[in-house]
Amino acid sequence: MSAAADRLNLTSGHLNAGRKRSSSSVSLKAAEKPFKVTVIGSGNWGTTIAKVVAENCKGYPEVFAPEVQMWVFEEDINGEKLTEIINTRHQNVKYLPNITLPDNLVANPDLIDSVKDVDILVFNIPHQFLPRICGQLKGHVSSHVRAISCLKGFEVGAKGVQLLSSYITENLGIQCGALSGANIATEVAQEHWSETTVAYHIPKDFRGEGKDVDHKVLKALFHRPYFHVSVIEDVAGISICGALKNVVALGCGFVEGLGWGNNASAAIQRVGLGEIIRFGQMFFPESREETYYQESAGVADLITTCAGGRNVKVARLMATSGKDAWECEKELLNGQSAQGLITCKEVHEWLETCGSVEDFPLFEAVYQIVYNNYPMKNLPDMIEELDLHGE
Ligand SMILES: NC(=O)C1=CN([C@@H]2O[C@H](COP(=O)(O)OP(=O)(O)OC[C@H]3O[C@@H](n4cnc5c(N)ncnc54)[C@H](O)[C@@H]3O)[C@@H](O)[C@H]2O)C=CC1
Ligand SMILES: O=C(CO)COP(=O)(O)O
Repeated sequence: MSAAADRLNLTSGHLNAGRKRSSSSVSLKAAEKPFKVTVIGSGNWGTTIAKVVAENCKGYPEVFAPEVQMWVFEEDINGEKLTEIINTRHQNVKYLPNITLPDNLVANPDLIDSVKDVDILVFNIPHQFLPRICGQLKGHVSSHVRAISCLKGFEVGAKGVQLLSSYITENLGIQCGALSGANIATEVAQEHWSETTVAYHIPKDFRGEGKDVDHKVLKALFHRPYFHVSVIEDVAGISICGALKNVVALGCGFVEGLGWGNNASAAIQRVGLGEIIRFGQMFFPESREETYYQESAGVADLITTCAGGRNVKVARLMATSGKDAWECEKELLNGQSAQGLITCKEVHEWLETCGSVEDFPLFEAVYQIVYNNYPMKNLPDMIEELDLHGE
C-alpha cells in the first residue's frame, strides 16, 4: 500500500454505492504523473473547496501535483486586486474572510492559463455563470481531463432540463461527476465536521489505475478529517437534490419570516422532499431514491440549507422587510448568490413547457412569490389548491 493510502485509510464502504461500511483497506496507487488540479471559482464555496483540495494535494504528492490553481473572477478590493490579496495574505477577504488558505493554493485571474496542463477540473461558481465559463474554456481543455461540479442548479434551455455535470460534459467533451452535501461553506472552512457525497461514473475510455481518475482518487482529493466523503455513482440523484433544496429553503424562509415557527418550516420541508423525489423520478429516472434519504446530498442537505443557508436568510428578509428578492440578496450577501432565486424560475419554465406545474405546487408557489409578488401568507392554500386541481 502506498504511503498516501496508508495516511488516507480508505475503506471500501466509503467507495461504493449504498451505505454499507467495511473496514477493509483499499490501496491507492501512486499516480504515474501526479494529477494537476484546478478549481474554477473563488466564492464562498469555491474558496472553501479550493482549501480542502489544496490541503490534500500538498498531503499526497504521490497522487497530486502540490500546487493548486484557483481561477478568480478578478475584483478590486479597496484598490488591491483580489488575486494579489489571496496570493500574499492567503485569505479571500471578500468571500471567505478570516480563514487562512494553504500557501500552495494560487489565485489566477486568467481562466485559460489556470487550466493549462490540468488533469482534474473542479467547477465551483454560481451556476448562472457556467455557460459563459464553458464557452471560454472550449478548445482549451483536453478530452483526457476529468471534472467534478460542485455547483447547485440546472441548465434549462432548448434541450430541456439538464444536470450541470452533463452540461459540462456536452460543452467541453470531458467526463464530469458532482460533489454535493450538507455543506454550509463557512462551517467546512472552519473545519467543523461535516459529510459530503461525490458521485462519478467511470468513463468508457478509463485509462487505468494510477493513470486516470477513479473513486479512490476522488476520495483522496476531497476527504479531510473534518470533511467526510462518500463516493457513489448517482450523479443525477445528488445533483437534483442539491439544486432543488435551494427552492425549498426559500419556502422555509417565507414561513419563518412570517413568524410561523418550526412546524410550518417542517411542513415545507416535508412537501419539498416529496417534490424533489418526484422531480427526479419524472425527469431523471436514472436517479436512485435511496440517495435522497441516505446520502449527505439528500435530506441532510435539505435540513442544513433550510436551517442556516443563504436562501433561507434571503427569503426570511423578504418576509420581514417586504423588499424584493434581489434587494434582499444584495443587502445580505455582499456579492454572493442565493441560487434558489434563479433555480425556481428555471424549474417553473421547464415545468410549464412540459405541462407539469400542478405536480409541483410548492416549487410553483415559491416561483410566484419571488417573481409575481404573490402574498406569501397564502402559501399553505397555494399548495392545497394546486393539489386539488391535480386530483
Ligand atoms: N456557499 C455555500 O455554502 C455553498 C454553495 N454551494 C454551491 O456552490 C456554487 C458556488 O457558490 P459560491 O462559491 O458560494 O459562490 P458565491 O455565492 O460566493 O458567489 C460569488 C462568486 O461569484 C463570482 N462572480 C461574480 N460575478 C461573476 C461573473 N460575472 N462571472 C463569474 N463569476 C462571477 C465572484 O467572483 C465570486 O467568486 C453555487 O452553485 C452554490 O449553490 C454548494 C454548497 C455550499
Ligand atoms: O448548499 C448549501 C449547503 O449545502 C448552501 O446553501 P445556500 O446557498 O442556501 O447557503
